[in-house]
Amino acid sequence: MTGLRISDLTVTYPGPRTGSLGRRSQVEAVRGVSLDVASDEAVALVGESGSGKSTIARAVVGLVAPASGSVEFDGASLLDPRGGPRARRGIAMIFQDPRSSLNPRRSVEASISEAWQAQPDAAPAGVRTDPRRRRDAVVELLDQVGLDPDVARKRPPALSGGQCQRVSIARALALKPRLLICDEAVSALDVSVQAQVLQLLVSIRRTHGLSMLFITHDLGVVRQVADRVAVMRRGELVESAGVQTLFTDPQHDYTRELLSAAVDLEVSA
Ligand SMILES: Nc1ncnc2c1ncn2[C@@H]1O[C@H](COP(=O)(O)OP(=O)(O)OP(=O)(O)O)[C@@H](O)[C@H]1O
Repeated sequence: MTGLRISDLTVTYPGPRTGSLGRRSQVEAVRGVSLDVASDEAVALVGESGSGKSTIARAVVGLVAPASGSVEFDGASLLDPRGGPRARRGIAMIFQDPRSSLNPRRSVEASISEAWQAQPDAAPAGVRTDPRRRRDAVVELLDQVGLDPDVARKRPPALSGGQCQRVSIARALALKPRLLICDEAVSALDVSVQAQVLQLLVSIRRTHGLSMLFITHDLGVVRQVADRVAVMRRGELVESAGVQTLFTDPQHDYTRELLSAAVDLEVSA
């Protein structure tokens, strides 16, 4: 299939030492999860804190090695030590805190263009050798995320949180991904800025024909961006359905709890 296919994924972390021998226990952060994100599809992964959402993303981008299961992208295994890194080139990820994912001492231009040093396949012609072409290509990406050309010269401390997240999105786009993973990509931003950045992601998805995996605890985000929702609880996937179906006819008790907690929050806000 084209797109992302996660099958029966289990990921464990070393836990605290236990017993008189001080053996390390294992924390099963993700247990037997299967999830597809078809090409062009936007899937939201929701669930309470600690339910394993970010661990799934980390396994997809190779930041943690699963204990078992398989992860394929466009039919190629991402877990294969030889082919995996190459197959993963079609995937980019944006994190929660844009400031900590950008180097504060490097200009925006340097941060974006280093993506092309790491992945020459994604580099537009000439950008690695011709400074003017590099600047033009960076400015073009900044334009796509709604930032002015003069941002290229600035460093992250001179930018707002929303601008930094736009830079992170531009840097992700520089890699010409087919799948963008957004791990709580707006939750660290002010509410008004959250809406603008979400809107940007929705429009980028449309213009670039990307598939997206949105990790979020915010069901409001889900409504805005996703076609389908997968609900995680304590490391397991408990329900997966189209957005409309999930909101109107949730099947699992835990999904109903999540939805009613979100309604309570809206009412008390
Ligand atoms: N590096 C690690 N070492 C040990 N345990 C970890 C590590 N990272 C995560 N965990 C544990 O794995 C489980 C799943 O964590 P994970 O971050 O994937 O959940 P999450 O749903 O993304 O939560 P949050 O929304 O708070 O980020 C949690 O019990 C967490 O404490």
